[in-house]
Amino acid sequence: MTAGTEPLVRCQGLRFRWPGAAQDTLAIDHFEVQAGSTLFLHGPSGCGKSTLLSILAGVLQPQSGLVTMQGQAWSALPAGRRDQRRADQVGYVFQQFNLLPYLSVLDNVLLPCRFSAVRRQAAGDAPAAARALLQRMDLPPALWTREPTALSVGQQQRVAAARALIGRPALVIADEPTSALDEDLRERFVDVLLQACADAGSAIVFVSHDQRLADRFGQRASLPALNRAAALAAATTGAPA
Ligand SMILES: Nc1ncnc2c1ncn2[C@@H]1O[C@H](COP(=O)(O)OP(=O)(O)OP(=O)(O)O)[C@@H](O)[C@H]1O
Repeated sequence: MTAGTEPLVRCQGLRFRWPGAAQDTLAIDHFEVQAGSTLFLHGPSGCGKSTLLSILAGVLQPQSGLVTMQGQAWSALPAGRRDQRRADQVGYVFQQFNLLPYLSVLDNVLLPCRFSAVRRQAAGDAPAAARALLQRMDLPPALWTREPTALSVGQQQRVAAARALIGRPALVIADEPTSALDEDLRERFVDVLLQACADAGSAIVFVSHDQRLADRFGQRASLPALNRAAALAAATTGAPA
């Protein structure tokens, strides 16, 4: 495979089992995320979506298989370099946002630039980039110096999105970021997020139960359709999959 055709993320022969679990959570033969693409990943609660996201981002290491990011296998890197590479390349929007309560909104958005010289450099003037992202996310300047706990859930979520996007990471991972929002805010948030990813050249893998959002994405994937873990477990035990 030449460098030009290497996907941003590639999983091959992936098997993952949580410690102490009786069976694999994930068994995925092949899965790719192309640079700059938009992927909507869905599946029922507990099917392994968050687990897969953690594997794509190199947070969890599978028991077998290869997971590469820009051609580099996560498993070939020592833990410290994995963490640095993640800080450089991946922006994460969590379901619960994970904003630091003792930092201002602006400083939360700037955090990735503190941990990554790559993100800092890509951001240019980092405070100006943070302000531009907050503005884009419709966060009024009066809120920028507040602590996140003073913001509504929808506002906190937009801060988390700005933090994920600063410094144009190659991959944005959004794990059910809209679950706390009402329908109108969801659609508006997804549109702004997708446009910001497109402008930054970031690929996005977006997990949601809300199938109404799926049409906005270039690709859609059902995790149960990709994941052979249940079928393999059933074949072993003789139970129906
Ligand atoms: N830290 C953990 N330790 C052990 N098992 C875990 C852990 N996190 C998740 N699991 C198990 O892995 C399976 C998949 O969980 P995961 O959170 O990836 O599913 P999900 O599809 O993201 O669910 P949801 O849509 O409810 O967030 C579940 O059976 C869950 O109990």
